[in-house]
Amino acid sequence: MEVQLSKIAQGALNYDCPVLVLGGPGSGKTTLSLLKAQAMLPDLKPGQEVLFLSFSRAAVRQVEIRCRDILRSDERQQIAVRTYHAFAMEILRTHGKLLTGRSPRIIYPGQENLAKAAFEGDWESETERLAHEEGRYVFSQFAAAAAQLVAGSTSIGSLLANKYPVVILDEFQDTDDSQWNLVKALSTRSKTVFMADPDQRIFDYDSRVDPERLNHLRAHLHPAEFDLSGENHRSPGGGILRYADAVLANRPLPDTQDVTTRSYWPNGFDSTVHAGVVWMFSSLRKKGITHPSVVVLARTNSLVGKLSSILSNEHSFNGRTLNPVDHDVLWDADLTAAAALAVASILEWPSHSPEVALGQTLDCIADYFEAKNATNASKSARQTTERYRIAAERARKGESQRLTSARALGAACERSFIPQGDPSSDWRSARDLLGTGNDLADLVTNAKFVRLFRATDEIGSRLAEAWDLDGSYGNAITPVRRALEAGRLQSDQRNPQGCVLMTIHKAKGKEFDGVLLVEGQYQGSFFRETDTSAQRTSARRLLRVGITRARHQVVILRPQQGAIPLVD
Ligand SMILES: Nc1ncnc2c1ncn2[C@@H]1O[C@H](COP(=O)(O)OP(=O)(O)OP(=O)(O)O)[C@@H](O)[C@H]1O
Repeated sequence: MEVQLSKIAQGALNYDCPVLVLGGPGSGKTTLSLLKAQAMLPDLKPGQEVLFLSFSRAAVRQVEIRCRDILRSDERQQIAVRTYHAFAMEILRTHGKLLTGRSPRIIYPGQENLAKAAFEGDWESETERLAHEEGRYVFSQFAAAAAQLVAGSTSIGSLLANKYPVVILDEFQDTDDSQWNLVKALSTRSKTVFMADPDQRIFDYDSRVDPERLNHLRAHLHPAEFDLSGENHRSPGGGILRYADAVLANRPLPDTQDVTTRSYWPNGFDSTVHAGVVWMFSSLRKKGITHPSVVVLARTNSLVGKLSSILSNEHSFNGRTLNPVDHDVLWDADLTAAAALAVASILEWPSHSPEVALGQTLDCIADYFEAKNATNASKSARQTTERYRIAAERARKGESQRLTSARALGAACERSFIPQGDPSSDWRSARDLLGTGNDLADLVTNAKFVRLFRATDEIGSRLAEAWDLDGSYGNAITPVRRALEAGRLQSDQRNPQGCVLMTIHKAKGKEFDGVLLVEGQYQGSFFRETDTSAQRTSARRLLRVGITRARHQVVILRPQQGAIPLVD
């Protein structure tokens, strides 16, 4: 890759640490951080590594891909790219006994969900108690415990600094309170490089992610600051970034051919989306890109699910037939797994009494909302979890139900669900039953993504085996869980190409030749009439992240009626 550094970027490269590099989308922060790591490698002693910390496995994967572009393979061996969770867990596993006198035990998310469901009271305080008194740690306690170890023990701090004399912190604006404590503890002995764009702070629903984080850093470490704001290497034409910045700042939109907005009438949604994707590919090919990558982005998972079914079917647009578009979906594997287990629980109905059968299914639905809350914390997901837990209890006691879906499922369970022995049609019937109450549409959509685990054959054959043995699906949940766990590993390793669909949040840090940003008529709205000014600002930040994923072309699809203008 041909990299030309600006004066400011070169300044950041030459400066000793601590360094804070600021810059907008595509300004070259990640690239510069890897070049800086490369420049510092010759100073490392044998066995030492540069530690690169990021937030999610997806982000780590993205950085690893970038490492391959920039660094030689021997250089890559000396860079440890980790998530905060994995790094903190490593510290906890190795030294955690010092905190409580007992060997630390990890409570994995599935176990945490069960424990949380059975617990009455404030779960966050309970997780702190579990850590301090019993040496049992849920994922969200890892960073705090690791920070305590590094800050509290000179030996641990020195050993870590000796192993990792340089630490690079990516997307620093998204660091939560305990991660910041861990970083502070590491920064006393290791050199630190911080990369940030305050306007890409899109995880602000987490109250521990403080908007003042960069000021905390400034006050604590006084890093030398380098601002790459004027640079844009991703889409050097400039139109895409100018447009995105205008949306962010609520300024008049610039006139640029790189970004087009199209509107659709309600009954034209499917064909307009489909035509938009086809047009995008052909426009990119005309620009000379032989194998373009196109991402279709929406605000919600359920709209992403809908877009996936649209692209899987044939449509007609202006008299032209549009063939299905081969695509990948980057989806939430945890949510799909939880939704699939709810479907599997229905296949088990004939093997249990109605009370047990319904209770188990309602618990699976509660688990699904728990998983939803874990990936994207919200008050409504938490409340819905609680409601389904209560409904499950009521079912087991044979009491009447208050939730629409619970009532509909109860009635279906009373009528008894009779599987026919064909796993795929029984699976669909069970899934349809979950849709009868109308308020589980999101769960049903996620259950449809099971095909993306590449595990449908495996599930089918395991269920068929169970049926052949005794004419029922018996304990269907267990084989389905096993098949999904195997499939999930594969899904994490996939590297999406061609046409990919995902939520805007998931697209952070990635880039594609073309971006199609879709607003639904009734779901996945960019803005809401009821938005507070903080919500509107946060929606603008999110749209800017989405738009700036493109190298060459952006198409924004919005409803003809009712869409709130992108700028006032
Ligand atoms: N100095 C440079 N010269 C040429 N190309 C560059 C340079 N810096 C970055 N690029 C290219 O520009 C694109 C964006 O760079 P990079 O991902 O480092 O930016 P970023 O600031 O981390 O972006 P974002 O915040 O949107 O994730 C990449 O394709 C990268 O290869």
